[in-house]
Amino acid sequence: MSSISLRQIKKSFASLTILQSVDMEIETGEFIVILGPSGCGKSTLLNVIAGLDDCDAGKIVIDGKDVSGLEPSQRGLAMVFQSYALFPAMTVRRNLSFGMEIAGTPKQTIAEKVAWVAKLLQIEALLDRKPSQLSGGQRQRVAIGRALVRSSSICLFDEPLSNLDAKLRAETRVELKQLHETLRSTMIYVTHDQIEAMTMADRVAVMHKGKVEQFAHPQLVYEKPASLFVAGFVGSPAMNFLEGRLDGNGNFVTGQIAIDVSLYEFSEPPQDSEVVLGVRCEDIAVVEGTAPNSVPANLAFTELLGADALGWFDSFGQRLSARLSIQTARTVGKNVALSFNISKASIFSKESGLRL
Ligand SMILES: Nc1ncnc2c1ncn2[C@@H]1O[C@H](COP(=O)(O)OP(=O)(O)OP(=O)(O)O)[C@@H](O)[C@H]1O
Repeated sequence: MSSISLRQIKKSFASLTILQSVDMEIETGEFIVILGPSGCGKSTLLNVIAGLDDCDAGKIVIDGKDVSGLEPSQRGLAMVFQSYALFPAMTVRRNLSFGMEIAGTPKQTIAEKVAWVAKLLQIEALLDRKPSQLSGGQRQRVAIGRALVRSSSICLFDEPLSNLDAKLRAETRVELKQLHETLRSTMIYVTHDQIEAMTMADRVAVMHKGKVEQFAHPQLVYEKPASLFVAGFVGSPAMNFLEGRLDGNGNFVTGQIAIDVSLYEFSEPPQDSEVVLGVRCEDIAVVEGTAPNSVPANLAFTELLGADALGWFDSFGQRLSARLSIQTARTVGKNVALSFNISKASIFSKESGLRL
């Protein structure tokens, strides 16, 4: 068992509020990714969970036990940092075994655990090297190994892949996910990389200015973002936004154009009429001439992406991206109309920024 419950966690540094009031219920064995832009408080939240920072208010409960007042070493967590934090003068073997030696673990057990983790992470051939004789990716595995030999049922990761090049990052991402599937320990992983979040997480907590704006399965975060911030942060390219108003007759009106949004499932009847319509680039189609539920648009440029392409259009002073087949990208005219798949769209209140 290794569930974690964060209850109204607040944290300030001097007069600066970093965590506003974070609540999260994490189940045993989940892979949770905390995602957000630089400075939103991700690392602070992780440090508070680990006990490296105290919170000003709130509780951290692990398996039903309040650990808020406990030292990091008493919380039974393992942590992997971005900097790896390996001991430079020690061999890989010693880096792995050191914590167990300090804890007085019997020699035989230490040897077995080092052998187990070295095999698991495929670093057996590196055991007698020093960290300076390893590549970034190898160091990172040793850092993960050092966390794993502690046999903690909870493992915290703070941007562990950010020092790796793109290819190694993609490979290690897959390995980490497989490792999680093997070990089924509870993992909390901090990153500002949305691809890591989308590919690894059972659930993603999207943070903005010290608050969790959405905590859900990555696909739900992508398809039904809870706020304009989440919609703009998750997905590449960012979701398209059109400002307009609801006319009360099932239409979204922008410029002189009315778009029928009666198919849209509002969570409750909307009170706000000033809204933002959000549409992903794959839910916009280029149509010939004028079509119902479409806006006139001018092609600004196209980007070829290999398998497909992105068309960038201007419509009522707003820049919109649409995913195009290579064939369409080659033949698309300058003046077109763009039609929106409203059943996949999002509508946000302009005032609160929240999904309606
Ligand atoms: N010990 C500290 N004293 C004062 N301010 C701090 C301290 N630690 C963090 N901060 C501030 O708290 C804010 C949140 O920092 P934090 O490291 O949690 O952000 P983050 O989301 O992890 O960002 P990044 O992705 O850049 O690491 C930042 O504005 C940072 O400058």
